[in-house]
Amino acid sequence: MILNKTLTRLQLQSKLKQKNLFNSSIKFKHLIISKAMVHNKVTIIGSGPAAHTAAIYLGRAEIPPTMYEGMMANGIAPGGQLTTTTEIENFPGFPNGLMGGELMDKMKEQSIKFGNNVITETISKVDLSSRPFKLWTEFNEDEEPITTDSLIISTGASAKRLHLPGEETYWQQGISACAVCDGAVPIFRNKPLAVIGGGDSACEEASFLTKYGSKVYLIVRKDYLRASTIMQRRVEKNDKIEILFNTVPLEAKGDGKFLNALLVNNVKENRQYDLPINGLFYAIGHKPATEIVKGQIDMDETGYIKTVPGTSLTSVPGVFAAGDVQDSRYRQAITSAGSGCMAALDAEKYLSELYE
Ligand SMILES: Cc1cc2nc3c(=O)[nH]c(=O)nc-3n(C[C@H](O)[C@H](O)[C@H](O)COP(=O)(O)OP(=O)(O)OC[C@H]3O[C@@H](n4cnc5c(N)ncnc54)[C@H](O)[C@@H]3O)c2cc1C
Repeated sequence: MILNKTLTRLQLQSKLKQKNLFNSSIKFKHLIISKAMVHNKVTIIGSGPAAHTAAIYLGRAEIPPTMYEGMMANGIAPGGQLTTTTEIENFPGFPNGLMGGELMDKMKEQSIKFGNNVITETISKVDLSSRPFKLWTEFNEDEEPITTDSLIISTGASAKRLHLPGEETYWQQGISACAVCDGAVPIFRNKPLAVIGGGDSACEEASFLTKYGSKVYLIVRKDYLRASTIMQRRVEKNDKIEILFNTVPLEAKGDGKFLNALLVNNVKENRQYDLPINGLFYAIGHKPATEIVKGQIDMDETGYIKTVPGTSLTSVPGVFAAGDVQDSRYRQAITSAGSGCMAALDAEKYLSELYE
């Protein structure tokens, strides 16, 4: 809200006073007011486990960041992907599990406790070509930029979906995009399951799901698998996996509450039929949220930000990446949180050298 318009220094000060921001020394510490600009030492883009963990570490190191948590950025609410799911059973510290949204509320509460300045806006434009880095929020692209000495990008990724008829009804009621996250839940135990995709991830997820399901169908559009030879052999050897080549999904069906079948079409025989399944897992790839830094930072061929192995350092000194936006492999809340910690420590070191 502070940044909705280009403000004079006095207007900005008065707005900050109205919002009681001047009363909090911890928040004021990282706001340096120049003519009409807001400057941060550290800015975090994103609001998932990576972002809030980074903010907790930075706050405790007395460099409380400003976090742009997004306003339904990429269709995901503040709090990130975990807000789109139900129970989380694999985040340490919660032996009885908890809802994804609740976990993110707790992380946010904890980061705010240490001075995280959370702004519910989406960053739509970034300029990393000169220092300080420049950022603009959505709908304010023609206004004065926010400037920052360092930047943590933790904008996450989203699983690609097929948007089949019935998908909305049975999303998280039988349909998932994460076998590791959801495979073990009771509704899938000893039930027929299906994985859609023909690459390494699909083969890996199908193999993983055989621990829980009575049978796993691997639904492949083409008449071959794209996966590496070793992964192909693994699924071919597994008695619980049946590969359905030349098959495309058409509709998710169920009793209104849970998924119980998938209408598929064998495109070679032009034959449609209901495949009785209780779980459907998409393994057709993820899209990292990296549009805003495209062309300004090194990325791999699928758009994930490249980091120096074992660190959060990107190709631009002072810019750090954490969470799913730089991790096409593990994609878990705990690994995202871990890399958020790394980004905070890396940013802290960078800033201490900058201000030496
Ligand atoms: C349905 C589902 C179930 C899952 N279940 C589990 C589970 O049980 N256990 C587990 O460990 N993991 C689970 N995961 C994976 C886990 O959610 C992710 O690994 C984790 O959330 C990634 O965290 P992140 O910090 O990288 O960011 P994300 O959670 O991806 O959040 C990124 C946030 O940044 C915001 N953002 C993006 N662009 C911008 C921008 N330009 N400006 C401002 N904000 C922006 C987005 O709106 C989003 O809110 C699940 C994922 C899904 C989809």
